[in-house]
Amino acid sequence: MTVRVPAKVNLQLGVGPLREDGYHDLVNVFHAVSLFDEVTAADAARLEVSVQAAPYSRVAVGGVPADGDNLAARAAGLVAARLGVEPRVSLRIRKAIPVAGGMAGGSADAAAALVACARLWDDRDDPVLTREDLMEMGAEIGSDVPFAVLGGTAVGVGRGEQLTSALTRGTFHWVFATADGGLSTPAVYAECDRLRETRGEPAPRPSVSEELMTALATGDAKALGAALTNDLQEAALSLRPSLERVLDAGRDFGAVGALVSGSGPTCAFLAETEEDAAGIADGLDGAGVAAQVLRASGPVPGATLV
Ligand SMILES: C[C@@](CO)(OP(=O)(O)O)[C@H](O)COP(=O)(O)OP(=O)(O)OC[C@H]1O[C@@H](n2ccc(N)nc2=O)[C@H](O)[C@@H]1O
Ligand SMILES: Nc1ncnc2c1ncn2[C@@H]1O[C@H](COP(=O)(O)OP(=O)(O)O)[C@@H](O)[C@H]1O
Repeated sequence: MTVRVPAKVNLQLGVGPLREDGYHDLVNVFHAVSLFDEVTAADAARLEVSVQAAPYSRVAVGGVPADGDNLAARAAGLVAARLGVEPRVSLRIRKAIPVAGGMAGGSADAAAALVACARLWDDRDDPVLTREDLMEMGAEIGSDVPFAVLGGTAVGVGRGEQLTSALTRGTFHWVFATADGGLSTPAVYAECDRLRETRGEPAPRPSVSEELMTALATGDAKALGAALTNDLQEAALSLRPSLERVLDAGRDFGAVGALVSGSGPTCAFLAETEEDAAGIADGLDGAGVAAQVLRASGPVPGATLV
């Protein structure tokens, strides 16, 4: 069973107060883009995990665990436990999504493993597990996993796991600038809290941006670019000041929107047209400000059997 699963960019990441459980209340508008990992699940004597870069991709997979700590392995364990079978499966992961880049690659692999293992072990004619069940199980693995199952564009509240699909029109064209070395998600949230505390600023109660929702529904790239926001951006820039130059370069090359993707360090640029995206990608490549420059479009579906 091979499942293809997309990366995400956050169109709005509104970070509210720190909760008692260590998570922040969010308004998290997720958007799935056409940069895909693939996970193949096959029967095996025991749980085995292998991780490699996808063909033609230059993702550095060095930091990704190839054992039970891999989020895909945890997903397989959850599905097995729910169906009352042993997790005897080999999981072959081919990555094109930057690692620790703020594009939810690990969550994507977990989502793919949920879908692949359910297909491997669940009754074909009378399945026990629905897609909703898989999304609920995904939330046990990480806040971003349910969205990687769902795909498209969706508003996430709570810690980002309670999802409602959003209405969109047409296709948006993106350019991503990756960085050498990732940023740790908990470290970026902690820096966001620290910066707010230093300023004596109470955490806001974020709400969904109306401008953003209208731009999505009308397919207006320029309006969408102007409405992009990320409350973690200041924290990511504080931990990695060099990202400011990357964002400036993308704007100079004509991006209608530029922001850090989630907790970073990948920077995301929205182009008005596909041709503009090509120009921004060439410009960023030439400027030498990114480890890698990738192009993608969105929205695309969530974890899908191929
Ligand atoms: C920031 C976001 C934006 O979509 O993703 P990335 O950009 O890292 O991919 C997410 O909120 C990351 O989600 P995910 O990577 O699934 O995080 P989890 O495993 O659930 O949590 C890891 C840690 O991030 C922090 N965390 C996560 C979600 C949340 N609503 N509040 C938090 O404070 C907590 O410190 C938590 O222990
Ligand atoms: N299948 C996986 N792919 C990538 N990272 C994984 C995976 N499983 C576990 N991890 C761990 O999760 C960390 C964060 O990875 P990732 O999801 O790529 O980043 P982000 O949370 O910034 O989107 C990695 O540094 C790695 O240690």
